[in-house]
Amino acid sequence: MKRMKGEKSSFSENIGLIKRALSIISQLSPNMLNINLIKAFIDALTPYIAICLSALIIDELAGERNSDVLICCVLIVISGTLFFNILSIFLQEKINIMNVSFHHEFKKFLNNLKLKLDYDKMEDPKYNELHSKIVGSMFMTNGGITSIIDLITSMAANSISFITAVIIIARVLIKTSGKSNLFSSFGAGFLYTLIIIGCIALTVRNSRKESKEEFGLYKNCATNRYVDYYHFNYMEDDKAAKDIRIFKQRDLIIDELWNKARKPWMNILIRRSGLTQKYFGTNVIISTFIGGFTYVVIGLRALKGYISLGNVSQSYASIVILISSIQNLFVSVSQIISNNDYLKVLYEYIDISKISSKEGLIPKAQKGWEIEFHNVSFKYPSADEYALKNISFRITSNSQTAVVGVNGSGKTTMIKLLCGFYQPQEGYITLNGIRINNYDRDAYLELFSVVFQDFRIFAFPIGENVAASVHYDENRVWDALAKAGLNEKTESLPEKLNQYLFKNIDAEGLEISGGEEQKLAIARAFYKDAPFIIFDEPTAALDPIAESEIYSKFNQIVGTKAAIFISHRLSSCRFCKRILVFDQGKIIQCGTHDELLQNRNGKYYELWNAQAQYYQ
Ligand SMILES: Nc1ncnc2c1ncn2[C@@H]1O[C@H](COP(=O)(O)OP(=O)(O)OP(=O)(O)O)[C@@H](O)[C@H]1O
Repeated sequence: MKRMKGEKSSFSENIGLIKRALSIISQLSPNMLNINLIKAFIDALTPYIAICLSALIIDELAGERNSDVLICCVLIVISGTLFFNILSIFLQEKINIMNVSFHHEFKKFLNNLKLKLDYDKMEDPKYNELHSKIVGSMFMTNGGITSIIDLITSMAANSISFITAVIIIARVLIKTSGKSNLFSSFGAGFLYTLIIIGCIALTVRNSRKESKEEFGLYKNCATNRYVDYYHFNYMEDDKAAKDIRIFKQRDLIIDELWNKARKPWMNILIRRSGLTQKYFGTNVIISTFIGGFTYVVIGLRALKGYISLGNVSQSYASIVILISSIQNLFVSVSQIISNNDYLKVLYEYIDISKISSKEGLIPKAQKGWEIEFHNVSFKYPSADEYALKNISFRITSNSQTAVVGVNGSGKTTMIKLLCGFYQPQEGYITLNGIRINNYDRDAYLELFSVVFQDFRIFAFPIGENVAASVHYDENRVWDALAKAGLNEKTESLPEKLNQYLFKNIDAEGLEISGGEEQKLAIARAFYKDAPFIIFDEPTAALDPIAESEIYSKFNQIVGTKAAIFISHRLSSCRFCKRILVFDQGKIIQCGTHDELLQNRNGKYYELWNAQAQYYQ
């Protein structure tokens, strides 16, 4: 039966959650847990060199005072402690480097998951919030995958301390068996144990309360963090800088965002810090009380002669370590269980990505390619109105289709469905007669070269931008640049294909114009050389000469591919053998330019004349 949200997990479920986290950690940083455990082992045992030998030293001083034995003991204490402390520092340095690299790998892991997500899920605020919560847990709280190593290490260290303390105490008891010793009075020992158990229970209860309250804060922080991240990115975006200046948005952003994003976020940090102070403060008082109380108990028993002088410090240290290790062990177990709440958020995100990365058939050409829309209707998840209504059409290899229509008529939405980014609510789409859902998603996407309106050019070298790879075929890149009309400009640059763009990465990076960016995006589409080439407003930023150059050789460039052009410049569509006219999510007309113009009451005629009148 499915467990309801908020219900407690069983022991085996908790173990399963932890095991899954460990497998992710070992995948991202194979030696991280081992090195942490070795360090924990060393740190836990090092104090016992002094504890064990100090008893010998004091007893020797109080007894025979053999200088050889004393020197030998002191040397062992100093050299042993020094050696293990140096080893511990060395391992800590390694751990620090591993932590940085782990953070990097984990972010990469999250980014990969995000890239695997279905496109529609990427737009959904719920999944952005999940992502934000996971990243938030790395920086804001003590929870999540990054805490699990610390918690396991702490459990291991405390277990070692516990076992060692028990051995030492047992040794003292065996040595003093038959005589009076630390625990000879049953009543006092029992009372002491009860008080200590009470203190431990109080610490564990505090830790549970702190974890619970912190998780409550964390759950609320994600939304604030999301807003915060979004807006501060906007503030840092070079492209936004122009708008901010022209429209005097600075005050608006600072005032509004300070109140809506930054302030709640700061409040959460302050409340979290308050939580730490409250619970940490109480636990420090409890630990101090345990230490003082134990000292008094041991001191009184030493005064009565129940334990030797040498055993006072050894007994005290062992008992305090025993108590603190039991206390920390319980706290770690409680924290590791609380930490599972954070892990569940991470696993929810991973599982969504797993569902998203769909495997299936590999598309195969059958004398070419054919995609068909069968009565497709589609509504965006957040919308009330249908963006596409009962659309049917077919695109085949060796065909050029233009798509025209007023803003918001559904042209880009149709392309997004064609690429499989969204699923239609009604109807279906087929590739070579098979529904596109049955194909392997990545292999299906390989079929498309699309230049979207909101394409992105990276601050990387020109060659890498075109090939979308660090390794590329230079001849093919030059060929793609020539088709897009950007080869001469690239030739004139000293670094040519290695020329970095923009100044984000390389201070000598080249700033290019909007039209040149568009040419680069077009070159990228040509380089991919996919069987379907789709241009959504491909030449909006191009000058008339560049545009006419591209169109004049278009037939030759696209060859036998299936080409789709979305354009508001109807003159650019004339060369297409078929034009689809979209209006309010429907295809209302279909034909050649000449055919469509003959219908004087048609939308195409209206759109054509609206543009043509300015050229007459
Ligand atoms: N991600 C989205 N979520 C919700 N609604 C959307 C989304 N994208 C587009 N829409 C809506 O769907 C409708 C069709 O949009 P679409 O982008 O397909 O139009 P278009 O014909 O390409 O417009 P344009 O010519 O301006 O590019 C519009 O009403 C738009 O507001």
